[in-house]
Amino acid sequence: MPSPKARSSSGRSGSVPCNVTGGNGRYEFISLNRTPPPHLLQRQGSDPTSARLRASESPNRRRGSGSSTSSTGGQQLPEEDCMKLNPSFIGIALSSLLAIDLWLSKRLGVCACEDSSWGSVRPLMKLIEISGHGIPWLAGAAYCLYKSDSVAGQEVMLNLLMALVLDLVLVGVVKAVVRRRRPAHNRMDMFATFSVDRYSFPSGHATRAAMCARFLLAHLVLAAPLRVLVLLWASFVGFSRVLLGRHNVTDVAFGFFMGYWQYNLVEVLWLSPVMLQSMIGHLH
Ligand SMILES: CC(C)=CCC/C(C)=C/COP(=O)(O)O
Repeated sequence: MPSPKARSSSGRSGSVPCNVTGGNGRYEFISLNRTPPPHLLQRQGSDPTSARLRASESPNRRRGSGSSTSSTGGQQLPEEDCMKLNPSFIGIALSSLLAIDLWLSKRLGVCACEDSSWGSVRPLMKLIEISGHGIPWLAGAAYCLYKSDSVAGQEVMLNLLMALVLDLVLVGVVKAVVRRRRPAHNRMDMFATFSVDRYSFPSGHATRAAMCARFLLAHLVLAAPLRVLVLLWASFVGFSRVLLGRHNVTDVAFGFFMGYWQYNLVEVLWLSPVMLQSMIGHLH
């Protein structure tokens, strides 16, 4: 229970109660902006928790220097101390989100191997995985480009190829920067991977599924039932990544987000036949 005395001493502006035990074993609240009572100061020397806290103090404070100070109740404290609350709040929120993500992803990884609870569905999930892999998409787009005899068809297929390559590059860069490891329950048995594919953030299948779905809906698939099928396919590709244990939920969620925006970039960079002809003209 907080002692009424300590409660009344915590100032209103920016002072946050800190929970510590007093010499009598009872919990007392003290303000971070005020000097703790002598019996608590004495305990700081031996207590391992406070030793850890001291170790994580800012270098300025440890050195006892710091030109910019704020005065609270006659006490000189470095200004940075008053700003530590925000990062720690964000830090706590992020680690909670991460913990939920890991827990949920582990629970949903029901096809991670044959003897998992839904192990019998694994072959179907792997089929969905192949449907969103880069190789069939690149090969399919290149084949259609080769077979297309209309300028409009060639334009669409060439831009699809460009979009697929752009997706591989952007996902590779983000994976290499973030370097988040794949879930521990994942079995790394995917075919044709790049070295960055040992990392899981973001899911390359999810970015490709989101981007290709938007591409197909905008340029190739007009019939309503087929449009629904395209959306279902993209959702299944994303969901199957978590079921297979390849990814955490946040990898797939961010992958969908990134793929959605990648399509906007493709529209901006769209290669028109006129542009292509002038590019070819410059080459000659
Ligand atoms: C070899 C080519 C052309 C593409 C690699 C595609 C691939 C294996 C991506 C990894 O996807 P996830 O990040 O969803 O696991």
